[in-house]
Amino acid sequence: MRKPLTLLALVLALGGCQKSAPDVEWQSHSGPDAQRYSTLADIDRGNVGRLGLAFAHDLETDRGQEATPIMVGGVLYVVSAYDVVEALDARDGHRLWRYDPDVRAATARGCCGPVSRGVAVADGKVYLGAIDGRLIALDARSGQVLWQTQTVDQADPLAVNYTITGAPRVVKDMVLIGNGGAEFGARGYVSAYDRSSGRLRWRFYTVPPKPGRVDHAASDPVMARAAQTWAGQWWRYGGGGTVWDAIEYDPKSDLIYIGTGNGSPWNHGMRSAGQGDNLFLSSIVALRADTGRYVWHYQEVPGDSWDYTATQNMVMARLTINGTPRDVLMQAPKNGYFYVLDRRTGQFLSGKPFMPMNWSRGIDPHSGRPDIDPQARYYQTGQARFQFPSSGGAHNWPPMAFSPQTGLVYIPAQDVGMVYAPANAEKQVVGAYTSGVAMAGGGHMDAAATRALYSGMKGYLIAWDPVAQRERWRVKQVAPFNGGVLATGGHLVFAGNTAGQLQAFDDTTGRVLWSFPAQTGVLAPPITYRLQGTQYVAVMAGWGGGWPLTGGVMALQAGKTIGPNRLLVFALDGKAKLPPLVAPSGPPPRAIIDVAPAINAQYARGDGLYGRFCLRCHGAGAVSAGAYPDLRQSPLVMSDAFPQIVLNGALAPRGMPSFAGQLTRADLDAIRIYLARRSYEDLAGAPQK
Ligand SMILES: O=C(O)c1cc(C(=O)O)c2c(n1)C(=O)C(=O)c1cc(C(=O)O)[nH]c1-2
Ligand SMILES: [Ca+2]
Repeated sequence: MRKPLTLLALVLALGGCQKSAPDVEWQSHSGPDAQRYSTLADIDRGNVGRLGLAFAHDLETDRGQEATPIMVGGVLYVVSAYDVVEALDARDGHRLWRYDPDVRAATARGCCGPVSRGVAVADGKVYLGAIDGRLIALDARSGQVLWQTQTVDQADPLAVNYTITGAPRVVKDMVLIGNGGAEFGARGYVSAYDRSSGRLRWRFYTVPPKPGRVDHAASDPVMARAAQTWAGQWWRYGGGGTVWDAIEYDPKSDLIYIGTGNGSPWNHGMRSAGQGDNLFLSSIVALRADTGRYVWHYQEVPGDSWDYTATQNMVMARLTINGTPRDVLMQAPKNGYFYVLDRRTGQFLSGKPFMPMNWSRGIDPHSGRPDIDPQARYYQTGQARFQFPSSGGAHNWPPMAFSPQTGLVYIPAQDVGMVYAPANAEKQVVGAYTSGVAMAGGGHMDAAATRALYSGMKGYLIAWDPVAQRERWRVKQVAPFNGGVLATGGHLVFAGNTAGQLQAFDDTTGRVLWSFPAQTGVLAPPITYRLQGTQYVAVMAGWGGGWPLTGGVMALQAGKTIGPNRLLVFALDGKAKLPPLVAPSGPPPRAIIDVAPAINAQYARGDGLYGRFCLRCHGAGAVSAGAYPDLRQSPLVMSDAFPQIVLNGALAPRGMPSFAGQLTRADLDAIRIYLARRSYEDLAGAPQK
């Protein structure tokens, strides 16, 4: 018996030499059970210190990266700002093809920059949601367009307000996509398209139609029930409930879960006469996969008025709660509660604050309904209120991850408040930010107050025990708004931060085991894969999106956050180097105006207009985070070119839209006065360093 055994051992050993460990792909946006967890453990706590850059791929834009790369068949599929898709060899970053949907002129739309959270890949096709509302199927080998379809009804008077920033999801033989736009005026929905033909299969609206109207391809009987929770003339504003990020599928129950967004406008008084829960805003809704029919819902924020979206990523797991194993769905949305639901029935199991809050005083354990502090209802009190969390959320889109090994959820959380001041009479202007809330720092707050507010903001990576509903550890970050998370079988948690690092943490203690200077803030979630025996970790690096764009002051506080946008890929003993970061040189920021312009009614008007039309790219208080020009120093503001740019679209090909029809010449003059004053106070008035 000895001889054959030895032979067998030899054969096995030889085989081991030739064959490396099997390839492991990253096939879908959030991975199995949407956990953003990989069993790969070649990189672990013991050797992560040897992790080095394997290769980097320069992206064409510096407008912010939010995408989860997909790795299938040895090819990385990435999408960068302006929805440019690239297919790269996953071993060395060598480019196979590039597809540009040419959306630069359309990117005025949207609250948060021309970002994309990813593509989906299946059956030799790459699916892309473009910011202008198109869903596009590409040939995965060549990048050629196979089909495309406009997901936004162009006859809708609000059509221009809709965007797509989220990643499409492949479910069965369909591809699903939602959209964004509830800061402008939009009615949320999710649509399922036939993967081979691009034909619409079903559509589920999250908000009932104007009474009397019948929706094309969508007549779910539940809409009649939803309509009873609305009042006023919500359809004029769209109502909100946009499905701009989380969509997950559970093969076990054959249900699709969508997370729905805030009310549009935020102000419940304007939107729904201050009455009703407004189903299905700020909710998790379960739909039957094949039909899109309503199955259950759980509303996190009845009558939302604070941009408290429930679109943040959802994670599925089997947890033992009070001795009973349960299939749960977990979410840590903007509103600051960590939720655990039974994912078959939607039953509320538990909800506890993971960050400080003062909008709600708890959740009724039986109904799952939050007790909302009456002081939070600014549209009723007429008072400005400093509230936690802010509209940026205690957790925003950078995804959390769950490790089945530790049973912990890792959340990029933030402790940030904001002032909600009612603007009850705000008019709906198509293409303009319409929230019914005065935008703090737009101005409505002077630069010093804005700075004070930002300096109190804190960001963390927290490890949360979803069964005990309590925090296990936290790591303090330099500033809020940090990167999405990946957990691995190597007992590691990977996440980027605003201060420009990608880091690896011990999943049990939170100890930082490895850190890489990415030369830019990292918000996108990392992925990992194994190819030809090597485990890689990949991340899209590039600061952008809603928070950084508006929070220019905070960007400066966090340090060097804006830098070259790249795909960064790491492996053990990787030896590649990034070129040294060239510090921006040249003269210090200069004021466009060095004499004090008067503060008068024009200033206040310009302040308000700036808040609705300019702030979302050029920054709160006109302090730019760097990706877009700082208007306090742009000589163009005072030149004759200004109306050409703002009203005639002279810079549209570079991403600066035309505001013709929304702003008048007189409006431009008011905006100039606002900018001149900001320029004088912040730059000319400040002592030069
Ligand atoms: O209500 C909406 O339709 C909507 C859409 C989006 C989006 O599509 O990016 C964001 C938000 N809301 C939002 O509230 C928010 O905080 C946000 C941050 C970001 C981002 O990319 O950084 N997008 C969005
Ligand atoms: Ca929103």
